[in-house]
Amino acid sequence: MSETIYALSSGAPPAGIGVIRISGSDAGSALERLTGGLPPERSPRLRALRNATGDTLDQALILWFRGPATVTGEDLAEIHCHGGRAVIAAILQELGTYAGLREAEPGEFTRRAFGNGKIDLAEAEGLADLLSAETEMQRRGAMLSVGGELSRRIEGWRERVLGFAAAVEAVIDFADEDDVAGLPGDFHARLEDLAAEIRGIAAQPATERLRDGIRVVLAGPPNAGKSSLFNALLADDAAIVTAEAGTTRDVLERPVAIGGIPFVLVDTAGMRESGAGAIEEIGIERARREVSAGQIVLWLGEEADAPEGAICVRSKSDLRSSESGGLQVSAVTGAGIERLTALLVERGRTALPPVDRLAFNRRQRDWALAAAEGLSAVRVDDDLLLVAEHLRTARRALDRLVGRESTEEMLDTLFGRFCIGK
Ligand SMILES: Nc1nc2c(ncn2[C@@H]2O[C@H](COP(=O)(O)OP(=O)(O)OP(=O)(O)O)[C@@H](O)[C@H]2O)c(=O)[nH]1
Ligand SMILES: [K+]
Ligand SMILES: [Mg+2]
Repeated sequence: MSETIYALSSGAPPAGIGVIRISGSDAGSALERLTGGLPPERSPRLRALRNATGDTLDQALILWFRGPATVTGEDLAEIHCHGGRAVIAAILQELGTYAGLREAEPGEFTRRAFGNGKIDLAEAEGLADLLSAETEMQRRGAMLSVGGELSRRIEGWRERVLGFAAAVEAVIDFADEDDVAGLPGDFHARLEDLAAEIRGIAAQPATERLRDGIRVVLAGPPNAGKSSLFNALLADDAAIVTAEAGTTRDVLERPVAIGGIPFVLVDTAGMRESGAGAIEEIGIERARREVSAGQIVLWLGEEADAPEGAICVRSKSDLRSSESGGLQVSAVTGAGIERLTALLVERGRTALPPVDRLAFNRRQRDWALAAAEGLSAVRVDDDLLLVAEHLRTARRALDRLVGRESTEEMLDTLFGRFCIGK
């Protein structure tokens, strides 16, 4: 029997209300002790919360859900109290004195929901993305996993693979009887259909792109106006700008939504071959790394020096007399900034998984491709035992995809992304 856990599940106090959750076999007795009695199930009640010495801590709305039909799969209590710091601290402190109760770790409620089969891994991963979603697009993308659409699709694939395996087993079992038909004529075509469907989704950009934002790296020689453009795109004075070459040394990054697309703008040290001090040299090395890691590079230098695939931007257009081609922008007058952001949005959209269509994260994609590979490994003239083995490989990969088989380490990483109280 696992311990009963509790935590503040709403945001940081002070706030209008605070929601404290308690999950586990002692949740009911804890609620009873704190409020003087259990309310009817699933029915809110206003009650006084009291500590051991009978002092009233708060008046709160309480809710009681008996497991296993709860989000965590365990007995679950919710206390909707006033959201003041001292109120919440007093209630949490009181709960801490109850035997068998302890404060929850980050993501522990969700981890229990997963452990009790309330959600699968794809849904938990989607939930993590949903909680960190800052743009509408991120929210919609995460909802496809949270709502179980991805899981249902994968479950459908798994059933098809089990169907294929059953057909193979039937032929193997009756192989020595005379009149048993072999595998259906379209057996291999159906395997390939499924493999193609899986590969189609795996071919989309990974959902991490949507979650983390598209990295737009501003690079070029010193004093090119990178930090000024960075600030202009952010509409904030985040980066230091001076007339001195070599002002920016370290990498500076800021998330920003432009046209609903999540970007991370990255300002870097100006690149020069000589004259840079030791600190600047390190900055230049970091700038190089950012340029190769970025999805979009804005190059504010000579076109001939531009990294491959970079967008060449002619900065300080207000100082240039002639129309010297390229994308002209001025951080000072704002000229050309709109054109640049439109271009970023256009490029950004193609680098993201399409909205409202299923997509995998990198972990899911690896297992999906492993499943597709298992299916494609089947040859028409293969021994049936070998076919069965390939199908088992495919099925196991799909199991991993939804977390039917998962390692503790992987779960620690995933649930560590959640906050305490989730
Ligand atoms: N007139 C004008 N001046 C600009 C513009 N953009 C930047 N500057 C000036 O150019 C100088 C260098 O700008 P920064 O933004 O610091 O350039 P940087 O590329 O970040 O420089 P480093 O970090 O040193 O590599 C500053 O004096 C800015 O005020 C612009 O669009 N128009
Ligand atoms: K500068
Ligand atoms: Mg700079």
